[in-house]
Amino acid sequence: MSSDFLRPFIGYRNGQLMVEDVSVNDLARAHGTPLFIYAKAAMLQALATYQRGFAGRDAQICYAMKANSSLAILQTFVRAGCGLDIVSGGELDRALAAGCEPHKIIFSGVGKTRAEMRRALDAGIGCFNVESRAELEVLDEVARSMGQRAPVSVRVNPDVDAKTHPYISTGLKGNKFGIAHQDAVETYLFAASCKGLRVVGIDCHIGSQITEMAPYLDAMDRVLDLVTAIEAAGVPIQHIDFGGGLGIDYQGDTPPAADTLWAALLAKLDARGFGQRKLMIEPGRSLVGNAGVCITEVLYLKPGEQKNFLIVDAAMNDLPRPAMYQAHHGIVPVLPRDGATTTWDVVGPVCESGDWIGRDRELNVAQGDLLAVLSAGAYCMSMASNYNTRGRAAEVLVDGAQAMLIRERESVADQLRLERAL
Ligand SMILES: Cc1ncc(COP(=O)(O)O)c(C=O)c1O
Ligand SMILES: N[C@@H](CCCC[NH3+])C(=O)O
Repeated sequence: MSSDFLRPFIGYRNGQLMVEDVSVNDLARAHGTPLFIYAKAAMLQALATYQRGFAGRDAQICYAMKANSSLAILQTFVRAGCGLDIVSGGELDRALAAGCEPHKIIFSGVGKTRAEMRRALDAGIGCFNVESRAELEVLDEVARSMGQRAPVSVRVNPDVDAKTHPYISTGLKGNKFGIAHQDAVETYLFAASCKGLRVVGIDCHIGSQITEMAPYLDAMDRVLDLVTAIEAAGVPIQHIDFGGGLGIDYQGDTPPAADTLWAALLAKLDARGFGQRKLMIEPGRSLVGNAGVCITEVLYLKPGEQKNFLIVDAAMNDLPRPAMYQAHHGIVPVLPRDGATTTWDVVGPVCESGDWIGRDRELNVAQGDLLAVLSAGAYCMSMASNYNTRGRAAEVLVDGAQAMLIRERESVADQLRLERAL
């Protein structure tokens, strides 16, 4: 039996695309398209690379659930020992529904509401990553009104260039995230003076889809400088949360492996005397991105003078990354055909010129064929919308030879349920 891997646990065997030991063609015929399929083993392997990197250290991996917040995906990581990084009250409820222990939940984001703070304090979450002085003031007030002290980290903005797409770069001065480097000590002194707050850590996240080590190493230096300064000012810092951001291979990208990256970062921590400090990280994409594919059916071939279009049944509402960031996702046939290829733009049925999934792709396909959009595990389903009253896709989790439907296809009735006709 020959196998040809495109991504870990996703590849061709005997002329057809398989996710682990399950035929993609069979799943698409059983559940319809568009269909997201995830390889559980690929997620656990990605997690194991981090776990290996932290062996023997006091470290907590909090999966950034914004990358893919489907319940079964969360359960997979929670059962493997992860905490969760959340950014809304909705994500808090999902995290709890997935069985995450509250103390392993950290709450990030620039715009937490009072109601969300109350709910998170009630649940007993591990840490609030606070992003502004105004937010510290409100959290202090909310916690005091509940007779509590909220555990806080301040997210600092190290002003390093993560060298990624401007929309997903977060650690520069011009970004809305975090507190400016030069304001950090003063902000910590303020937090430490608040009766409703308990300073527990420091937090930093410089961006997403980072494929180089240098920005991380620079950011670590900047954060450690701050820890030194904040502690010299009299505020102890128990943990360092270094965020997420590690990239994946979309199109021949070569990010460092998580354990290689952390070997370098831990060497820096050790060299600077912070090796014993508790660590937290918030990886999202690197845990799920390459564990998922989106299967779509070719509806029509539309050859043209300037462009040939392949119109498929998945669209920007299912796979928003190309439209939003000109992102590249690999596109491969589920049952490859022999013969010559043609250059196609793969586009969806939505009424927008921006509704494209891949441009200038070499494919040999016919109407009714199935295509797999690769690297679709992160920031696809979790960013899906109902534009054009399209129901969100179904999702299947594969574990070895077993496949489980983890989300039913959304119906129009589901969409209309909250609306009131005149
Ligand atoms: C605060 C925070 N933590 C973690 C993440 C996860 O990032 P990634 O999916 O790139 O690992 C993000 C998203 O960029 C974020 O904003
Ligand atoms: N949604 C982005 C990543 C955003 C990261 C969230 N802080 C993407 O698809 O690449």
